Amino acid sequence: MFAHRLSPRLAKSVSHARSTLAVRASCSRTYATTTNADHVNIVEVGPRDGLQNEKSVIPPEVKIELINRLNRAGLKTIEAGSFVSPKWVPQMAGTADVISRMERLPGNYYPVLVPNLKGLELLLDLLAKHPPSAGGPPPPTNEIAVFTAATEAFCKANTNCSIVESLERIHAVTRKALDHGLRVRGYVSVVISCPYEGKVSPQKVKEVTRALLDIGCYEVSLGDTVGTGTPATVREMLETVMGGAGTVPANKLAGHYHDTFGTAVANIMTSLDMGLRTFDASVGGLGGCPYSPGATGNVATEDVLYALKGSKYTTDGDLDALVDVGDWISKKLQRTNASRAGKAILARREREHLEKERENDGGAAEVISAKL
Ligand SMILES: CC(C)(COP(=O)([O-])OP(=O)([O-])OC[C@H]1O[C@@H](n2cnc3c(N)ncnc32)[C@H](O)[C@@H]1OP(=O)([O-])[O-])[C@@H](O)C(=O)NCCC(=O)NCCSC(=O)C[C@@](C)(O)CC(=O)[O-]
Repeated sequence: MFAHRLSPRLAKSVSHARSTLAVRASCSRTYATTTNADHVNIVEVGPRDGLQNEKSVIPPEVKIELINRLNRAGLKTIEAGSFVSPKWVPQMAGTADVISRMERLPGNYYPVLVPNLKGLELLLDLLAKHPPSAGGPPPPTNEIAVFTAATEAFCKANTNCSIVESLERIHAVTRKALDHGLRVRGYVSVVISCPYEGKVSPQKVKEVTRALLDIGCYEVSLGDTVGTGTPATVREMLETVMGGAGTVPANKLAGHYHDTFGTAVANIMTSLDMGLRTFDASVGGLGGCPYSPGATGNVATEDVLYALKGSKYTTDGDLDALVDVGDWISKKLQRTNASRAGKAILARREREHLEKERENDGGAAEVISAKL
């Protein structure tokens, strides 16, 4: 357990949280998770993780259109933005506007990142302006995501505090969010390697994950922020997190794998073998991390869906529709589409289109020569 290493005050409050929040914390996905053991839940993080690192200011209309298109492509959970300090991540400054105006489908989840009580208070003020009404649209969000890291250096770079301090903040935020009926998801960054500290101890990942669950997160997403993970290192990390004393069950974990070295899909396959059924992904492979120089975006949503085609697994989302969304947002941001499956499917469509045109031209030429 992580709790015994925490300050006595936090250890006490974590243990209190565990008993008082147990019932609420056990609330599982009611929509995205089905009872089908072979259903894979996709948490689309493109509008947040994907866009937060873009240098040029992205107009709210583009962010809203992206989320609306992802909704229409059949995704059930779409991370819509962050209530973080605009001084730290300027790109996410307009999240309140975005989530107020985006299309919100009943039963879907639209998590937003919240680092501290200030962020939560801003979010609660917004929610107070959109009281639920019978027959009206769902509120701007129904879930927050809290985040910490498995190394001190990354935690400091990302949130300007130590891991224990971040857990204290998260504890306060989670208690208040649950009191307001919001679900709380947790993230642990740098679960394989850290840009500042190198190889990360799987035991440390387990301790932080356990602490987030004890505080009241319904699920913890394990971030290979740098994207150096391989099936072997991901397996080693998951075996530690899911084994021994204080074991964390697979249904409380999600994989959040960046694709810097092209191993993210392989890492997902390994995690599926080990029982995980929820993965974060980013349409068009959008993204990077402001505090992990050189890391590329998350695994592309299209690549995950393509890899699972024809397998025993079912997923949310329509592959062809997501290929269109990936193409659209890549063009809008004037960036290369980082989805291999997306690019291949677009190229195949182009070939088929050209062949059809040639057939039509050939047919027309035959008609003309027959008339002559
Ligand atoms: C945690 C802090 C705020 C500490 O930052 P700090 O500078 O220590 O905070 P502070 O309390 O001293 O406040 C500084 C200023 O920010 C304001 N402020 C303070 N909080 C907020 C807030 N919530 N919303 C709006 N404004 C805020 C605050 O009011 C003040 O404004 P001033 O008085 O100077 O005008 C900062 O470090 C921060 O915002 N960090 C977030 C960084 C971030 O968003 N990183 C990316 C997301 S995590 C990620 O991508 C990894 C993940 C999840 O995808 C998984 C993976 O791949 O690893």
